[in-house]
Amino acid sequence: MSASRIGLLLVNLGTPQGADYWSVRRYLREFLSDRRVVDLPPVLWRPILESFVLTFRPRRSARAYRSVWNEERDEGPLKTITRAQAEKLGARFAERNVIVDFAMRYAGPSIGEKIDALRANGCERILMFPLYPQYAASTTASVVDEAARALALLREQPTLRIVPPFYDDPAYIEALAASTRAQLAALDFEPEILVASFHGLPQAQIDRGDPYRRHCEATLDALRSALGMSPERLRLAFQSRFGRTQWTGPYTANVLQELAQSGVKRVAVLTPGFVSDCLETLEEIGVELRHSYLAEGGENFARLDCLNDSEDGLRALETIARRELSGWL
Ligand SMILES: C=CC1=C(C)c2cc3[nH]c(cc4nc(cc5[nH]c(cc1n2)c(C)c5CCC(=O)O)C(CCC(=O)O)=C4C)c(C)c3C=C
Ligand SMILES: [Fe+2]
Ligand SMILES: [Fe+2]
Repeated sequence: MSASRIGLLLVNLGTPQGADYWSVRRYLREFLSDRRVVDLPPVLWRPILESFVLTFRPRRSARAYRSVWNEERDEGPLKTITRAQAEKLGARFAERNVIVDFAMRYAGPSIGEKIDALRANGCERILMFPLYPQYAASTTASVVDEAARALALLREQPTLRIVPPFYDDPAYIEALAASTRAQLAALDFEPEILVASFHGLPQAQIDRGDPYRRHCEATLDALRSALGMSPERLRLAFQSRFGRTQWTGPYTANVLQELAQSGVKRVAVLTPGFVSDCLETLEEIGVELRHSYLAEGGENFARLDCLNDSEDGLRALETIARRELSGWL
């Protein structure tokens, strides 16, 4: 249609620049100062964040990051995987006028700098692709807010489109089902129960109308149908609770504990709320929860990978992106 270029910008959460105390602290300060994430009045939250959270949390998180850090590239796995997804997605566009890149909401590379770079490369249109299948104000809306802040600085703005949540998109569900089937077939044991563990959200945000939980349930319903599994066999759970308030449940740690205590010996955990493996999947599930489940009497524990830069995953991302590019290519 137009001779100008099109930018396709994958956006993920972001990860600290280093796995040391100060890098993690800087990252957590930026992340947890986002009012989309912690929506308490700043007069209440600031003092707690500065005095309590940023004193103790970075030490614990830095230790967790070190256990999964990509030493070769000196970066978090989320960044390595998101970059690989952008590179492989770029290779799938034979159209020479499409440029694929990635940005991170926190700790960089920032959405603003990537929008500037795409414009400098001649992109008058940008399709932004938040890599969150389920919408949450704390993730999806925060990405959109940040893009709007970047555009607010420009006289000549690019035209912006945003990929909608894809929690029940057949392309996403088919990829998840294929990837789950293949990974289960490769295990040396057969899990009695599978747990689908999504990142949690404070219950108060859901009560105020965030559709996140509904989206997670829809993903899981569709995945159960695709795999022919019952709600008993493929369970819903939420991980990564943060702080002392009530988060939406059941908590993954409790579900696994109850399974172990009721004599279930073999489980697999999948994470269909993440498109790219990260601290929460690799460390919290792959290290912490594996350890507790085995300590509580479980015998076999498998963590299934996210779609990452797999063929199944890239096909889904391409299908979803191409649909949103219609009329632009
Ligand atoms: C997948 C969707 C995510 C939602 C929804 C989400 C909400 C949310 N998260 C926190 C607090 C933390 N999350 C942290 C890490 C983290 N969170 C997501 C995704 C979602 N978060 C990802 C992909 C990651 C991993 C980042 C990485 O570097 O690999 C962390 C930092 C790590 C730690 O200290 O545990 C915090 C803190 C809140 C409060 C929230 C909703 C209100
Ligand atoms: Fe999070
Ligand atoms: Fe966590």
